[in-house]
Amino acid sequence: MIILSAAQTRELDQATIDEQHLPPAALMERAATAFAHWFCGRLGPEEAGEILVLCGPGNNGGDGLAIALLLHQGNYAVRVALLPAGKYSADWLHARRHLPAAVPVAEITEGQLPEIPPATVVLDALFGTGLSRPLAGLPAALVAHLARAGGRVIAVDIPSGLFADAPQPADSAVVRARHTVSFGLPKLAFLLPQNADFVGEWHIEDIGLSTRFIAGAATYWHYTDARAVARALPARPKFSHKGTFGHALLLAGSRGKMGAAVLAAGACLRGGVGLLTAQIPSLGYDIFQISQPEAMCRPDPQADYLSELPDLQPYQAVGIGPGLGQHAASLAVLQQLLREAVASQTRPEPLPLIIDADALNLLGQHRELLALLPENTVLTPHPREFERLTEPARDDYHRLELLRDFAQTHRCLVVLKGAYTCLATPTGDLHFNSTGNPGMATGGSGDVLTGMLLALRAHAQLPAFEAVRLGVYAHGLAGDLAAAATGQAGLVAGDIVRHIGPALREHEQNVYPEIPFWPVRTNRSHGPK
Ligand SMILES: NC(=O)C1=CN([C@@H]2O[C@H](COP(=O)(O)OP(=O)(O)OC[C@H]3O[C@@H](n4cnc5c(N)ncnc54)[C@H](OP(=O)(O)O)[C@@H]3O)[C@@H](O)[C@H]2O)[C@@H](O)CC1
Ligand SMILES: Nc1ncnc2c1ncn2[C@@H]1O[C@H](COP(=O)(O)OP(=O)(O)O)[C@@H](O)[C@H]1O
Ligand SMILES: [K+]
Repeated sequence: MIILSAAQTRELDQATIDEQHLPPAALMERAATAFAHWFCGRLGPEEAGEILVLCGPGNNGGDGLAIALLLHQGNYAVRVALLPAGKYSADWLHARRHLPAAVPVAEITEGQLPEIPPATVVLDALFGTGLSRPLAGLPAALVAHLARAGGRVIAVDIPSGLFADAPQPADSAVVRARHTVSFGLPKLAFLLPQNADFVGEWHIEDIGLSTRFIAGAATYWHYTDARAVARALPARPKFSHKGTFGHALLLAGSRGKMGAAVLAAGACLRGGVGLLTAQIPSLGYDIFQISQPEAMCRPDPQADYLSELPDLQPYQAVGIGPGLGQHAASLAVLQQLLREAVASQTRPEPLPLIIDADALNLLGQHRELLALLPENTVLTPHPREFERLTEPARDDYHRLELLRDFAQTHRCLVVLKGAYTCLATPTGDLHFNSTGNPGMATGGSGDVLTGMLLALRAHAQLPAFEAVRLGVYAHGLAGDLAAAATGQAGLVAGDIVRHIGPALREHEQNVYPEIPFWPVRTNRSHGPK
């Protein structure tokens, strides 16, 4: 899926109307029908009680009026409050004409804000993607009134006052919705933590927008859903052997943080790697060998931290960072790794690297090393680690700019972790992930991701971007499967590891395409007599 700007959304609207030869207001009616379908499926007339629809002067308000009509026809008790304006959109006027007199309509004024008893269901159809400036005056007073009233707010398309694709001033008025029901494609604003209190849970309803326009639209915002990674994992050929799926090297662990190495190793094994060797501080040798018998282990000469880089020749990918610590000797290991991973006569492509956790912090302290990053190196920072590599971000939108710029400048793949983990590519694309849940906000979840990415980068048949996009998606999916089994509160990182297999299985290619074994007879006369 892609994400469009507010301006592109308007173009998409128009392209759909032109391409499908739609009569006036047809798209608005589709949007209203989709919204009503979503709403009525969740809340019956009894449970809903009296519904207040707040309508602005544009097509968002038109949606609100058309929704009011549908809910009235469905026996819901609906009343409408209109925000007065100098001009109304054509679709608004159409919907207003069709609203029966039986639906009470009041005009909002400063002195007469609508009455909103607590727990009233309020549909916010004041402003949508046509918002041209922050709310002020009467609309802002109405939003404040709504917040005080404590209604159950559901936003139509987008909470009013929120820009679809850009930040609004810190103290500007924005509706706080429990649910946002949007049309066609997700909006960038939905994916950013700073907007969580406005957007609530969001839902996308299909309204048959032009697929041709969407396919050709120029945007660098993408949303990784199940379709984007369907069949992304190549089937394992019948005569494959452990060498076929790569030999990965994990550099991880320090005193007190051996668990990070154990989790990353477990995730790498479950991620389908052929062979895994872990170089760990020698104090962790027994712990590691006992907990990960499938992996090989090279104890470092140092007991408490890593101090030595093994010969890289046998390996197809290297992961460094989980539980590493920031000892000077480990910094030297990282430096040597970056120097040796570059393409050479014996290795035409740079060695795939995954850099995480303390290895990122070391890079942040020695930014001169960024110039050594081999092309397509994968960095997996959480927001604080990312800012140590760049600069503090003013807000979530600025952080995305920094992220995009960083990935392009250093020609690497940056996985900015969070609720909608964002993968930035050297081409300047940003791919937001759709899987995962707050149960994964628990120590060690990131180490699991590093292990999975290590396995997928060691896989010879997966190009760098596809491997990382699949890894991020499947990591979230494994977290979702784990949460379904244990609940979110009880979820620990090891549960994610245990669900990697089922998560990847959903995206494995079929070994044999699904075709019948024998020709299907279409002409009965050729069949047996
Ligand atoms: N593509 C789709 O998926 C579909 C989209 N549809 C729906 O259309 C919606 C977009 O409609 P829209 O373009 O008419 O804009 P909308 O947000 O209603 O408001 C514009 C009006 O508000 C005004 N205004 C703006 N800011 C203001 C402010 N701060 N304070 C005061 N006034 C302000 C602005 O005035 P102006 O900026 O000209 O001064 C103008 O009059 C979209 O969100 C969805 O619900 C569906 O019907 C069909 C499928
Ligand atoms: N609220 C959330 N929703 C979805 N995924 C989450 C959420 N919180 C954390 N995660 C995921 O869990 C992982 C946490 O990584 P990280 O912060 O590095 O943890 P740790 O350092 O403890 O291993 C990331 O992949 C992140 O995307
Ligand atoms: K709205």
